[in-house]
Amino acid sequence: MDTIFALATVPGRSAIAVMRLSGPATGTVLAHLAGALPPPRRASRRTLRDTSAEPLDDALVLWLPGPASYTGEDSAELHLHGGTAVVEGVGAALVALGARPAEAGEFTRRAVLNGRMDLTAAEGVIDLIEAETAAQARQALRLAGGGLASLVQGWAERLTALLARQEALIEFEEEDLPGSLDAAIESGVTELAEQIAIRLVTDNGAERIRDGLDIAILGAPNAGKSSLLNALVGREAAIVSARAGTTRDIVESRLILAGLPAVLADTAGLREAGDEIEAEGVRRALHRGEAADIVLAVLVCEASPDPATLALMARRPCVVVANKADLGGPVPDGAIPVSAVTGQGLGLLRARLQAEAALLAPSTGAALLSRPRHRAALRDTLAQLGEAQAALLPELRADALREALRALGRLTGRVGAEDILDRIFAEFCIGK
Ligand SMILES: Nc1nc2c(c(=O)[nH]1)N(C=O)[C@@H](CNc1ccc(C(=O)N[C@@H](CCC(=O)O)C(=O)O)cc1)CN2
Ligand SMILES: Nc1nc2c(ncn2[C@@H]2O[C@H](COP(=O)(O)OP(=O)(O)OP(=O)(O)O)[C@@H](O)[C@H]2O)c(=O)[nH]1
Ligand SMILES: [Mg+2]
Repeated sequence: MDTIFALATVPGRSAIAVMRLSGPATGTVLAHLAGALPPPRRASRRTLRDTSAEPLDDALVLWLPGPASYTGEDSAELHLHGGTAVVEGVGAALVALGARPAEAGEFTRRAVLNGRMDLTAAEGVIDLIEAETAAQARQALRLAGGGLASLVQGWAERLTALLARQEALIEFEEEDLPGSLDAAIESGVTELAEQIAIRLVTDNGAERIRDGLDIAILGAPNAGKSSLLNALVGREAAIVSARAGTTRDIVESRLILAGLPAVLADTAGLREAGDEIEAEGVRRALHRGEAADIVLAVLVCEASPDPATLALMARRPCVVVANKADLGGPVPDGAIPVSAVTGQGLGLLRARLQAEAALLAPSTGAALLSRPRHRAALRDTLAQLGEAQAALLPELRADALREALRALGRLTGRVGAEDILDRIFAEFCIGK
């Protein structure tokens, strides 16, 4: 196993730069660099020197011997003075001492390999680093802390026990095993399937919290869609003009709604287009609308909605505004009167969008299934539990239970065949 190092902080001009090391040679590398090994798990100030004893930095050094470290291997941290020259000098010395630069994610990959965390916790670590809102960070921290890992671990243990009973039933059919065994497996499988299914339903907003919401602004040309985008995000993101058909490309801008990140997409006005460029813009607008989590339909106070917007409003979750309220005129039923020019009604619109977002991504405080992979693995597990329930032969039922366990194992990257055998003999004390 190589000994790896990487800058753990952003490169460039900074107060401090943290260099991280991990792998079997960490102790010897650190002893060379710092003169001797400092006491473990304690911040020590040391002069770092290169292989010709030339001083590189006056640093704070942490020696973190495994297996308690983040990676589970001998590790160290060097808190250096920031800046490229010091960092590059220390990097060169580390290479000279036999370490190599780490690949992206390699520390966490090692943590998974060494059983310090499971795959879902590693995903949580990545999500935590990428989180842009408080809700995202909370969800990621729960995942990184093993929230899903321990849930799945519990399910896997129950499943392993059920499989162990099933295996024993097959192997010792001739012997006297309690007649209730089969019924116990049946009810156990049903209960487990119910709990997994419930989790799939209740965690229904986690992916949206992680990925953010897609909101598409749609409406007739000149309705003021681009003006509204600019007003909502507080900058001139899209071109506004009095001419109908100004916007052709989709203009995206980020917005945070009640802790949820959202992308607001301004689109071309919907109409029978004058030229092929505009026609392509309209096609893209409709496509974006069909895929959006929320459609922000922009009508104009005195005008009635165009048919394309009406059709989309019927299909997608929708917030309808009647723009140019400053000009007066009747407001269509159910629409919020707003003015992109005076700012009238924008607070109300924001509140409506937040309410809609909260509906789509309820932050229940316990959502963990934040990736399609999580859902897919649990759906596979459920399908196999269904097979087990339907199986007429004990062998087929055991096969299905084993497949269900594999699906959970794929989720965490953990469960192996060894576990199952251990459980069989531990639970039944058969003796040979
Ligand atoms: N400086 C620093 N800050 C950091 C990290 C880090 O690695 N270094 N982390 C990394 O992502 C996060 C915290 N996660 C951590 C995970 C494990 C250990 C750890 O195992 N430390 C000691 C054991 C401490 C103990 O006595 O319990 C060790 O390595 O021996 C430390 C931090 C965020 N902040
Ligand atoms: N009085 C008034 N004028 C507005 C309002 N919102 C937009 N306008 C004007 O309406 C015209 C069209 O605005 P845009 O934002 O470009 O309209 P759009 O819907 O993006 O138009 P296309 O991109 O062509 O589809 C511009 O002259 C704006 O200044 C409003 O609330 N009140
Ligand atoms: Mg526009």
